[in-house]
Amino acid sequence: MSDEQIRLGELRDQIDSLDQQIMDLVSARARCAQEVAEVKMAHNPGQDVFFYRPEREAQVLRRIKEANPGPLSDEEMARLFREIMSACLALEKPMHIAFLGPVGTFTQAAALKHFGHSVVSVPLPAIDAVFREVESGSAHYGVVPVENSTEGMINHTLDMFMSSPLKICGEVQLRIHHHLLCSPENRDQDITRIYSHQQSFAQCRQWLDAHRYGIERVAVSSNAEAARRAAEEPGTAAIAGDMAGELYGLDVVAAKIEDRPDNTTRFLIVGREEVGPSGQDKSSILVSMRNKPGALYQLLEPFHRNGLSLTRIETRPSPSGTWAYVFYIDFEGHMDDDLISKVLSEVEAEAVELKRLGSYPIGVL
Ligand SMILES: O=C(O)C(=O)C[C@]1(C(=O)O)C=C[C@@H](O)C=C1
Repeated sequence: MSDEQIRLGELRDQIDSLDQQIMDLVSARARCAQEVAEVKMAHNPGQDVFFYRPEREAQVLRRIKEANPGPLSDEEMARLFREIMSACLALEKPMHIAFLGPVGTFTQAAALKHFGHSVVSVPLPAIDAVFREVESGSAHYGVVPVENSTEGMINHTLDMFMSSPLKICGEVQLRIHHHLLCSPENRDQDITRIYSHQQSFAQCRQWLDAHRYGIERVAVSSNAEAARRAAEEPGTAAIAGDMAGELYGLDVVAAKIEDRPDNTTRFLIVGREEVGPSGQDKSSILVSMRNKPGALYQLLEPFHRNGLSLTRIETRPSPSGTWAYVFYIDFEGHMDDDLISKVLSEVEAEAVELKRLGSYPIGVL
């Protein structure tokens, strides 16, 4: 045996023994999670038991990132524990997660990033269908896109909160990489048409103008649908992400063609219950003010006076009348906090309506 073979043999024995220890520990953890489920059921007889605890998951993942000794990166270590927790939760209760489909969209990638791969992910054709599925109890949670760093807010999602009773239970951000993809059979052909979602065309506009100027761009309902068409139609290509490309067996002609390297989409997790404080939280509200001078100042002043940090404010037309507006506001902190509750009461006193959409952990992954 060569020196290399001897040394590799020793190291692989070590790895085998460590794998056994990891497996024993993961199994012990899974048994703990099973007991947690029994406690939750015993203390909530005859009620809807909420097995998924977003605030606890955020605390676990944050602690893992802080305690990580390396050499794996904090993100990599958190991803591994994300999957362990996902498997533990599935033992407690298999979670059904509705997402804006079809299969292969970035929203599915976001759902799996947030919940791990042990959930059942259910594709739905539209944002309102995702809300309905969760409202009716057919899915435990839903995942919908809410904003993109290049293209701005996804208004349809914001508007859903005006009428839906659902709460925001979490957020997850996903770096969006778009590729120009085509089927292996199409590779040597002239491409005369490119399919994509209109948002993705917008995120790759400069690249397309510089590299594929004059080629017909056809907007379809999703990137996954674009990939499906490119797989079937000769002479076509798609702009889509890795998941859709892999699903339809497409080759990458040009990778990462988004105009901004930090192109990121933020997604919301919606559910039927409120989430407790995790220690690093965000809250969202919808407010409509009377249409009078100084209304916006009156709305924002209590936040400023009490040192609360707003992370987003968006204006949407109100469904209740022409030229009336609703403000969608995100701020740091949890609504259970006394100071936040005082600020919201002050705003509420001046508002036509204030709707609390929920407090939830700031995205960890
Ligand atoms: O702590 C709990 O409530 C658990 O159910 C355990 C656990 C975990 O595996 O750590 C699993 C699922 C929950 O979403 C949060 C955490």
